[in-house]
Amino acid sequence: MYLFIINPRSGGGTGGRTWHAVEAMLRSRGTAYEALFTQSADSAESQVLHALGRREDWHAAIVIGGDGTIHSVLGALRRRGVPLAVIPAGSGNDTARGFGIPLATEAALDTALQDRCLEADLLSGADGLTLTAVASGFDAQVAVNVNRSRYKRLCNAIGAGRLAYLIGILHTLMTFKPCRVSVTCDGKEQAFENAWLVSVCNLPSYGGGLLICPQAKADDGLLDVCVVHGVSRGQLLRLLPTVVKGKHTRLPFVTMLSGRSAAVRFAEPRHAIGDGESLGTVPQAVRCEPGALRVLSPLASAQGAAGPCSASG
Ligand SMILES: Nc1ncnc2c1ncn2[C@@H]1O[C@H](COP(=O)(O)OP(=O)(O)OP(=O)(O)O)[C@@H](O)[C@H]1O
Repeated sequence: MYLFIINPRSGGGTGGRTWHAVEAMLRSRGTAYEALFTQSADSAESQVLHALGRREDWHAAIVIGGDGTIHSVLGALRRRGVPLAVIPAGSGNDTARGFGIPLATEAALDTALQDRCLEADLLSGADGLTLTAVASGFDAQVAVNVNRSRYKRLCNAIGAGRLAYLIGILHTLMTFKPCRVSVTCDGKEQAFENAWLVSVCNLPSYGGGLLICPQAKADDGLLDVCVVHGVSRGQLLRLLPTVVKGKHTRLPFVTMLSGRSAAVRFAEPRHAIGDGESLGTVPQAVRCEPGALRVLSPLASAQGAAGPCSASG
């Protein structure tokens, strides 16, 4: 049995449209499923726990939504030990990218219904679990600005979700002020002046495919940290195109770290986000929890890194 978790509002209404298409495919394939429409990020966990508690024979919970919707159900899936599958229907869809899940609906459904799981790490902090990245500073402010914006709705309406993030970057570049930050990775503290952002990553990208930690691997038991510091607005603007291909990591004002835990403390209040959802302005301390969530992913069969979901859980 499959549980579909649907956020109809994700991707500016893409979630609802995607579900209609998926429902027709499930009927024609004769697949057994239940559908759960979640109302909000706050109520999703209890809705999903309740739905999963009603039976034992779940193959997977298949989220139709974006990274924020996935974020809202991580705790419930982990608690019940049910694998996550994703049919991308958000603006950024960086979870799907990170697991090699196709963005096309039918191909993503094929992946969801195959029995190949990757044992993925999760980032765990005081605010709960995160799958893609906990980002503090400039890029969190970009996400906060984009989520509050009218241009996100407009871009989603014309099927150009990534464009919203590019507009948000330019908008935030005008107003954001860098400051000192202390980053403690595996107990070793380093301070950076004029820091713009610190991203603690489990997957390589966020913001709709920006490869902020290109070397991050979901199943390596490690988190990757990217610190951008001591750079002017103009230099930062020139850095941005390099992030699309993950080439920024060699620049002198970019420091990359890797370890099992990271604590980030800015000298002034700075926004943080986990999977694109606001975590407020408090300092972030996260640790990597190796293999905490099984994810249905084409990477599992490609790399031979994991086995059937049913055998590993
Ligand atoms: N489980 C949920 N059910 C309903 N609404 C949710 C849920 N989780 C989060 N939300 C709200 O819906 C918004 C949109 O969802 P989501 O983040 O999945 O899509 P998106 O922002 O379009 O895409 P992405 O996060 O991939 O850029 C979230 O920002 C949040 O406010």
